[in-house]
Amino acid sequence: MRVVAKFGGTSLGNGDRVNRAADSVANAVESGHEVAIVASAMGSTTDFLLDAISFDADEKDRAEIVSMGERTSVRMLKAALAARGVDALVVEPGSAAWPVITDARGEVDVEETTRRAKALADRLDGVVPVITGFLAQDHAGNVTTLGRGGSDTTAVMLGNYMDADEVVIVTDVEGVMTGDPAVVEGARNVGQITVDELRNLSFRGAEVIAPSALSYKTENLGVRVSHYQHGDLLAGGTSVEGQFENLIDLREEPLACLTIAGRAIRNQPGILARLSKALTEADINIDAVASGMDSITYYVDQSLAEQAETVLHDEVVEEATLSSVTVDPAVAVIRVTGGELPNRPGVIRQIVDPLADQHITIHDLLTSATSVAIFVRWNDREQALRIVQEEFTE
Ligand SMILES: Nc1ncnc2c1ncn2[C@@H]1O[C@H](COP(=O)(O)OP(=O)(O)O)[C@@H](O)[C@H]1O
Ligand SMILES: N[C@@H](CC(=O)OP(=O)(O)O)C(=O)O
Repeated sequence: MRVVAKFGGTSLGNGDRVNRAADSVANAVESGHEVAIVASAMGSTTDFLLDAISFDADEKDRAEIVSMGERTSVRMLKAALAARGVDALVVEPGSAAWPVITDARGEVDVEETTRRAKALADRLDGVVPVITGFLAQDHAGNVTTLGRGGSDTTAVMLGNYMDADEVVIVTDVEGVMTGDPAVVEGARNVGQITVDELRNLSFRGAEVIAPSALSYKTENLGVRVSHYQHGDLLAGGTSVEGQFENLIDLREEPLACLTIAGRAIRNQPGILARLSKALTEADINIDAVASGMDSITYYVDQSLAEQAETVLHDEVVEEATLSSVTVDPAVAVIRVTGGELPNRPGVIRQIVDPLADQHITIHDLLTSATSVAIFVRWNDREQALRIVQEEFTE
């Protein structure tokens, strides 16, 4: 089996942990597996280095300084492996075998990185490359980075480009847990989780895998999160299932938009819960909801519009804060899901500008952790879909 093992800062936090990491790699090599290591900076070294830059430093100098964290880790691991008789090779920016190249925009040059990663994969027989995570190199040879938490991206990306069977993210928790074990008591390992579920979690703060890493997950590439104390690289933890997909989806049936107006609704606890409960009890599914200071808007299937209006009207009559409900029928929704969309600067403009150029009115626009939902008039849906597809299909 071909495995990319990523050791996070937590799993390399001290000498004892470096020894454990080296033991687990040595065991896997001993069992006949091909292993490539991706290493983060030990413990909180990256934070320490960044905090110490208390002066004006340009991007180039900052990247050089911060790279020392990962450059130290790979040397530690390489030496610890050598002590166990494992032939290891430090791979860092500047090395002949260095794989991760960024382009002029600072994004991964997929073609060049794939080519180099495949060349590195060809050398795995008998030697363990110990690769600095998080770091990259531009075409001029300067050190660049993939952004905070970027070692996960290095690992899953290289796992993908090196045709690995599995990427193991070694960290200080048993896997992806039901909640952050550092905060909640009784958190337990979820065992399995889909890429979609995990990307919703990771975009909203669960640090266990950086969200940008997940876009490199394919169906055939196993990704597992495991505790450094486990010892066995090839078992345990949480497995991440499925593959990452960018989806552009037009809802097949029209929606109705129900708006409830009132006074300072946002400052009134329980109104949203009350209205949503009334719809739920009437078995009306809520497709989307948007709330503002003086209004709440529900999108429901158009076939249920009259029923929903009656239900909401009953609540309006009973609740003094609310004044009226109105229905706007024949709304279409197009959802763009995937990657770091809502976090990408300019993404809303990329949607709004071409629609405005074609005089398509945007009824509403809702963003969530990983998707953007665009509501337009039902009659505009085909044209709007074509425009959005053109924008987001490479
Ligand atoms: N749902 C969750 N499951 C597991 N860990 C979580 C979750 N949410 C947050 N975490 C936190 O993520 C941390 C691991 O991420 P991180 O500190 O980035 O590790 P590493 O240095 O190994 O990359 C854990 O120590 C844990 O506190
Ligand atoms: N050392 C880098 C990259 C990284 O991914 O770290 P970790 O795997 O410890 O989250 C950082 O702190 O951002």
